[in-house]
Amino acid sequence: MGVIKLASAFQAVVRISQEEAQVVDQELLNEYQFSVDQLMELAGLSCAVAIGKVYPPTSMSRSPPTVLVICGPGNNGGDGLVCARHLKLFGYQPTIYYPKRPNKPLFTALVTQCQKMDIPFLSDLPLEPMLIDELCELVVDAIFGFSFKGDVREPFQSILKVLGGVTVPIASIDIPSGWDVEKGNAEGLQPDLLISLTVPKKSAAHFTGRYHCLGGRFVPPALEKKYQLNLPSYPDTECAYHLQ
Ligand SMILES: NC(=O)C1=CN([C@@H]2O[C@H](COP(=O)(O)OP(=O)(O)OC[C@H]3O[C@@H](n4cnc5c(N)ncnc54)[C@H](O)[C@@H]3O)[C@@H](O)[C@H]2O)[C@@H](O)CC1
Ligand SMILES: [K+]
Repeated sequence: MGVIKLASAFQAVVRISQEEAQVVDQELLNEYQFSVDQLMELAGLSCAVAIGKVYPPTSMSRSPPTVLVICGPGNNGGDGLVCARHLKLFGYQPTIYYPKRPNKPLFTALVTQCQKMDIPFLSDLPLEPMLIDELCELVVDAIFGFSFKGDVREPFQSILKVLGGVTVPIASIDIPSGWDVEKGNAEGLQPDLLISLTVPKKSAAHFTGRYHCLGGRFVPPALEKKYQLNLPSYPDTECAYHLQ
């Protein structure tokens, strides 16, 4: 596999393409021998930490603060499940909506862990944005990540339509769901917080929300150097870096 030359390598923040994100991911798994579970745990933890920094429980109106985590059918959804579990440990009250669950041990285990921590799973999503505003103070969008392609298929098209009308802030994990990984989507979801994982993707250039964090502090220095990722220096032991 050749080294990818990143066009933006000399900018302060490197943003990578969909293909580059998949290459880095595969290299972490194959060459560096990380397991998906390991990376997902660190990614999901960093999302919960970023949320804790941006929306600390003391700044929310309810105690405990209510968070709706919507999980998609791939690993982005898995990050959402891990994030929900850590949010619960951080003093939030998460509820999960997980309409399309892969039948794989990794995901069934993550669901069991959440259930055993008394995190409820919704069987249906309210169809009125107003009802979601009443249900929670924050929505975590863990529907699609860097493998999303093409037009959104059901049931996620309807879900994203409802989310388009909510007024509570949305925190998107890795990519705002429904956005083209590189070009974004001007008519799509406009999250308040974007938590880019590993390295921001090209679409992050179109993010107009208030907060942009970087999570997934697991990139070995040799891998960072090989792809000239130019990652920011996370302070101390932090696992979420405030980019903006
Ligand atoms: N190495 C990394 O960078 C890591 C990535 N992780 C997460 O993994 C994500 C990527 O995960 P995956 O590759 O599983 O992919 P995604 O979670 O982005 O989505 C893939 C799923 O979405 C479905 N899908 C794709 N396009 C669709 C469309 N138009 N309509 C409806 N469904 C569609 C696919 O059928 C598949 O089930 C990242 O964004 C990140 O959140 C972390 O879990 C761990 C570390
Ligand atoms: K997402």
